[in-house]
Amino acid sequence: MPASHSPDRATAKALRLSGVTLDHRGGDGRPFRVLDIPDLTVPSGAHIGLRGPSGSGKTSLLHVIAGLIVPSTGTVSWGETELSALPAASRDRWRLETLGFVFQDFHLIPELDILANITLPASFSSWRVVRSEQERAAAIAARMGLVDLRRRTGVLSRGEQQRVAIARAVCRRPALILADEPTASLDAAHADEVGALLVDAANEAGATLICATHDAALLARLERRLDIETTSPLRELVA
Ligand SMILES: Nc1ncnc2c1ncn2[C@@H]1O[C@H](COP(=O)(O)OP(=O)(O)OP(=O)(O)O)[C@@H](O)[C@H]1O
Repeated sequence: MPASHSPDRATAKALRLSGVTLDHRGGDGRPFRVLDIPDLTVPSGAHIGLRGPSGSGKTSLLHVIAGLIVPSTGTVSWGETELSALPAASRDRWRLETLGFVFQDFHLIPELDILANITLPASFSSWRVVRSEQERAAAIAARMGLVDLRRRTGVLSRGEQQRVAIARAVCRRPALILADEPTASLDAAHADEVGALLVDAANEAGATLICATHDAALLARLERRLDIETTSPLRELVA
């Protein structure tokens, strides 16, 4: 079995998208362009707020960066590594070692408890989750206001599930954190706390953080904002 992954070793690198387009097919089978990003560089360790109306392509962009969707054209690079050219298994490994992703619909396993969901990525790279990973998961859960770690996530409220999803994404101190509407299911007080925690977690790890969000308080915590425009059919990311 592989040695236990040491997330402390991951370091943020520059993220570069070049000539990236993404086309989807509409109901009539005809392609339409969702993303058109001639050139975008996100410096290592930057904190970016990604804004745009519903349907403008925010989720699509995060999934392209994560390598969960292969773009129609163009390249996505992390440092010297061209992610979009890697075979699927290598991209999976890169994700495991480098990325924390807060999915819009959380992607939790409802039958597993809070602790098991938070330590799930650790369980993929080691035959058992070591005590230090469990302690870190418990500490981050406590900071998220999640107290009973033995509760199955299937019975949690949406807000609680969202906090578990965020705890899972930041627990291993990934070098890149992508968060899709990470505060959307939270009340204002929790949103503020969790937004601060997300930014703190990125700072502590020196991680690059990209949040798709409409949350003004969270946007205010992020140093730079990117807008996805929808005024023309060809959508461009404007720095
Ligand atoms: N697999 C797919 N097949 C066809 N169209 C898709 C697919 N995935 C996304 N789309 C379309 O691409 C466009 C962008 O979707 P996306 O989810 O990226 O937007 P978004 O800005 O994240 O929206 P929201 O803020 O509502 O979550 C939408 O018109 C959506 O319907």
